[in-house]
Amino acid sequence: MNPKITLIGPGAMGEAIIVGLLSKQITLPEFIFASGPIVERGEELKAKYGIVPLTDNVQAVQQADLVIMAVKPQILKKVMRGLKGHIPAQALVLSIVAGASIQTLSEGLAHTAIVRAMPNTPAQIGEGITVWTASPSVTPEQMELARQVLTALGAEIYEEEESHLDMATALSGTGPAYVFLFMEALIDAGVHMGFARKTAEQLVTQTILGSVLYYKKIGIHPAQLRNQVTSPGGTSAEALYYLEKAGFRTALSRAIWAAYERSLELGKGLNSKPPESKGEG
Ligand SMILES: NC(=O)C1=CN([C@@H]2O[C@H](COP(=O)(O)OP(=O)(O)OC[C@H]3O[C@@H](n4cnc5c(N)ncnc54)[C@H](O)[C@@H]3O)[C@@H](O)[C@H]2O)C=CC1
Ligand SMILES: O=C(O)[C@@H]1CCC=N1
Repeated sequence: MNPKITLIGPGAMGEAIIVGLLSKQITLPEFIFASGPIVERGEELKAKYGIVPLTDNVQAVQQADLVIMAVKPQILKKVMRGLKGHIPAQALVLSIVAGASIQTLSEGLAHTAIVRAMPNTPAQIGEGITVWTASPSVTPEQMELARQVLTALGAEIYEEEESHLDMATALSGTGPAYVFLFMEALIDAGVHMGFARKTAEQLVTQTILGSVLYYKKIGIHPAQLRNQVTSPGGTSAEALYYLEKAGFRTALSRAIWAAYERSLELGKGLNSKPPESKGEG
């Protein structure tokens, strides 16, 4: 079918989407229109993937079957003002903008067929996970197109409840940040003990990868797998005692709740709330 796909915001996630579309042959490079203000960025994407770079969002959506919104939440209103009423009636809009609700997108663009999705950065190698939902006017064919596009980024989960999108933003959308911070902290701990950084990186990477693959293969609850590692009076029990004492689980849970609240705030357009105004309760 080779749908015409327009990407508004050809940044990190936008590029991941281009890679997914092309690797799964969802359309041809000459049917992908990437629109953003930086000419050099467009030329870079053209050179790498053969797509069509543009700097005029309105021109970019003229022929589109699918318009993917991938700009930062902070400029979404401005971008929508420019596009309002210009998206062809039969096109599907798929937004990955954190916090932006279907209602905001629908009103801002004067368009009814909207998919709201939340992917994550492992999408760049086709190993992401996306949670998505759709407005009532999205047709079965458009649902199928959205599913195809999102499958090109990795796994996908359709949710009826739009409120689950803000939850997914906090857990899986933002999730790689927690994982990489955890990795960094473990590597630094290895270096602190005296390992060469490269060795510490190798030990930590394979420990995390192996643990995840082991869990996926064996399919029992992580608590049971943790118990397997925790010998009576051993090293794991000692380490876990200190993690629990430091509030490891509560810190994670509070952080993810804060990300969830931030997603809700972004959705309400509360973009410039200073960090010190946030409660720690
Ligand atoms: N980075 C992440 O982990 C994830 C990001 N998202 C969402 O994806 C969206 C994009 O995020 P990133 O790719 O990380 O940001 P980014 O900053 O890499 O990309 C944004 C792009 O928009 C372009 N842009 C700026 N003004 C524009 C305009 N007026 N018209 C068209 N394009 C314009 C920028 O030049 C840039 O290329 C955000 O809304 C974010 O919430 C969703 C899931 C994960
Ligand atoms: O930090 C952010 O706002 C984006 C949305 C999900 C992950 N990163």
